[in-house]
Amino acid sequence: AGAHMNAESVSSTVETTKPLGRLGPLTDVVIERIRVSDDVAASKFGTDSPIEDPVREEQVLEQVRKQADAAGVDPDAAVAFFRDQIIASKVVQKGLFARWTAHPEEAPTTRPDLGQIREQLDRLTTDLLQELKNTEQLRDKPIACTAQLALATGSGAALERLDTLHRQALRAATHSVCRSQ
Ligand SMILES: O=C(O)C(=O)C[C@]1(C(=O)O)C=C[C@@H](O)C=C1
Repeated sequence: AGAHMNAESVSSTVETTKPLGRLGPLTDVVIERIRVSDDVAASKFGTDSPIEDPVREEQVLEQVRKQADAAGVDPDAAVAFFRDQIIASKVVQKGLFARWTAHPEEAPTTRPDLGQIREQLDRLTTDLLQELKNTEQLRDKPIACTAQLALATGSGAALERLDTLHRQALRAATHSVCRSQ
């Protein structure tokens, strides 16, 4: 079928395709969480709320530890992975604050509700823990994991058309995916 597709159907196929390979589903949710960071930034920009909220971070990580334990995922590894997700979120938020300060015309014109966004982040926590569980065996194999991670992040960044800032966040977010990397 591929040989008979015109340029338009090729590009619409590519646009609806998910990140490739065995770490594709995990990378897909990681990118979704990175995208939600744009909304977090929009909820805080121009307010007194700081990018960094240590109390919320501890709540997120405590929830991760509990849910990981219950799901049979190594809690220390899960917490390490989520520390990276939080770092990635702050990379995006700081980058967007700088962009919106330098180019006010690019700043968001509506301010989403942080409480609702955090509920969304809590749902993504559950999805990410499920993907950590699903990929446990692969993530213990350094060579296979590293190859699959490159495939998933490379294809994911391209398919999702991530800019430099969001690619930087994706690198931070996937730093400890391969456990013995
Ligand atoms: O909930 C927030 O306020 C966020 O900015 C999100 C987030 C996270 O990634 O979970 C990131 C940075 C904050 O320090 C706390 C939590």
